Amino acid sequence: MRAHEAGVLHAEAGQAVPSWLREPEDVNLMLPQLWARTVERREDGVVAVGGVPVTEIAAEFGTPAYVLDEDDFRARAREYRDAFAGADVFYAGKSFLCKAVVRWIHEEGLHLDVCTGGELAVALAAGFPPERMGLHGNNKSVTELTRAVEAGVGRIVLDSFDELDRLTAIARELGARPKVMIRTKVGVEAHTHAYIATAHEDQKFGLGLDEAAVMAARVLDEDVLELLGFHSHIGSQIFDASAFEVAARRVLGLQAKIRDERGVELPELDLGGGYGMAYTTQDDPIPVPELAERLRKIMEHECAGYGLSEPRLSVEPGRAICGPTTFTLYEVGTVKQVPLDYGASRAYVSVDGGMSDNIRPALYDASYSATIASRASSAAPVLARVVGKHCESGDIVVKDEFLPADVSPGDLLAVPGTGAYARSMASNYNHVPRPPVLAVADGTVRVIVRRETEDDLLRLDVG
Ligand SMILES: Cc1ncc(COP(=O)(O)O)c(C=O)c1O
Ligand SMILES: N[C@@H](CCCC[NH3+])C(=O)O
Repeated sequence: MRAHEAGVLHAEAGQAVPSWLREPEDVNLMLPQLWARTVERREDGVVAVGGVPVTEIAAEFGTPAYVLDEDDFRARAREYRDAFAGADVFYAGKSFLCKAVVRWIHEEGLHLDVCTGGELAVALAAGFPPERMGLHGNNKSVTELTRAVEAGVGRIVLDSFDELDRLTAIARELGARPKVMIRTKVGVEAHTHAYIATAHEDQKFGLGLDEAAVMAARVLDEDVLELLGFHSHIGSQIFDASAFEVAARRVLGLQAKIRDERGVELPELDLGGGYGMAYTTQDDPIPVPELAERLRKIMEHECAGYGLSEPRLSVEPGRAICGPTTFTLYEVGTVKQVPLDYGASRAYVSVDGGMSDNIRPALYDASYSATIASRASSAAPVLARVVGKHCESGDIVVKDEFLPADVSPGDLLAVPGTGAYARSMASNYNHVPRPPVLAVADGTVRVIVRRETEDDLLRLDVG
C-alpha cells in the first residue's frame, strides 16, 4: 500500500514528530548543509554527485552503497589544514579509513591518527609516512606497540601505566626511543551522547590530571621514552567550543605544573577531535576557522598566564572531515503504513541495508535525514521512518523524516552524512555483506572499498 492511500500524519497532527523536525514546503528540497558539496538535485529530479546521477551509480554498482564525494573530502581536509596552520591536523582514521583516504590525507598535508594494529596496517600499506602518524588505544597489545616502534610511528599516546611498562620494555629491547604523549581526562562534561563522551572520570580512556602528572614524572625519570606532552580528547559530536577551551586550560595547567616541578616545558599539546557535524537541521557546527581561532586564542592566553612558551598544538578531527562527504544510497523494498495511537500513521519505508551499514541510530539514537534520490515527487510530505532489513525492531536508518506520500518500492533513497562511523562500524549482522564505498570525482565513479560478497563471508566460516 502506498503511504498516501492510508491517511497519513502531517506535522500539525502532533506527538509523532520531534519538535525540531519541520514538514517541508517542498519534499524534494535538499538542505546544502547536510550534503557533500557537489551533490544536487538535477532538473529531471534525479540527485547527482560530482555530475553523476545516482540512478547510474545504482545501475552499475548496486545498492546499498556508500557514495563519497572525493572533492568534498579533500576540501574539508584542506580547510582544517589551512585553518590550523602552524598546528598539526591528525585525521582520525577511526571515522573512516581505507587506502585511498590515507593517500588523500597525505596529499592534502595532514597527519594521521590510527588506533589499532589494523588501522596502522592500512596506513602503512598505503605508504603513509610513519613519522606523521599517531597511535591511540586504551589497550594496545605488545604486538601493536612493537609494530609501531619498529615502523617509526611519530607518537604513541599512552593510556595506562600497564602500557607505559609495556612500551618501556619494548623500547629497551629494540634500542629505540619512541615519542609519547599522555592521554588525560580533564573532567569536562561534553554535551554529547554518554557513549561518546570521554573526558569525565568514570570511563575507560586516559588518566586523571594527578595520575597524568605521576606518569609524566616517571617517563621523565626513566628517560627511555621521549615525552612530547599531554593529550586530551573530550568526546565526539560536540558543538560547544567552550568545552574545548576548558579542556585546553586544564591541560595547560598540568603542563605548567610539570614545568614548576621538573623544570621541563613539554613541546607539544594535543586537544583531540570531536568537532560536530550536521546530520539534521538540529546541528549547527562551529565554522572551522572560528574553532581554530578560539583554540589559538585560548592557548595564547593561558600560556601567557602561566608564563609558558606555547607548545605546538595538534588536533584530531575525524567525523567533521569525512562525515559530510558521503551519503548511503539504498533501494526501497517495502512501504507499510502503521497506524499510531492518536489517529495518525507513520510510513515504514524498508530499505536494502540497515543497522549493519549504520549502527549509529541503534547505538546512540542518532538522527539522520533522507530524500528520494531517483526522482522528484509532487506528492505531499508524510511522516516516515526508514528502517533496514535486519531482524531487530531497533533496526532504524532514519527515525523521523518527511518523505513524499508516493514513496514506493524501487525508489532510490539517499541518507546524507554517513561518511563517519558508518562503514567503519559496519557489521555482518544477519550475514549481510557490507556495502562498497564509491568515490566520485570529476564525473567518474571509482570503487575504493569493494562490496563484500556472500563468498567472502562463507570463506571465514571454516567449520
Ligand atoms: C583520541 C581520539 N581522537 C580523535 C577522535 C575523533 O573524533 P571525531 O571523529 O569526533 O572528530 C576520537 C574519537 O572520538 C578519539 O577517540
Ligand atoms: N563512533 C562514535 C564516536 C566515537 C568516536 C571514537 N572515539 C560515533 O559514531 O559517533
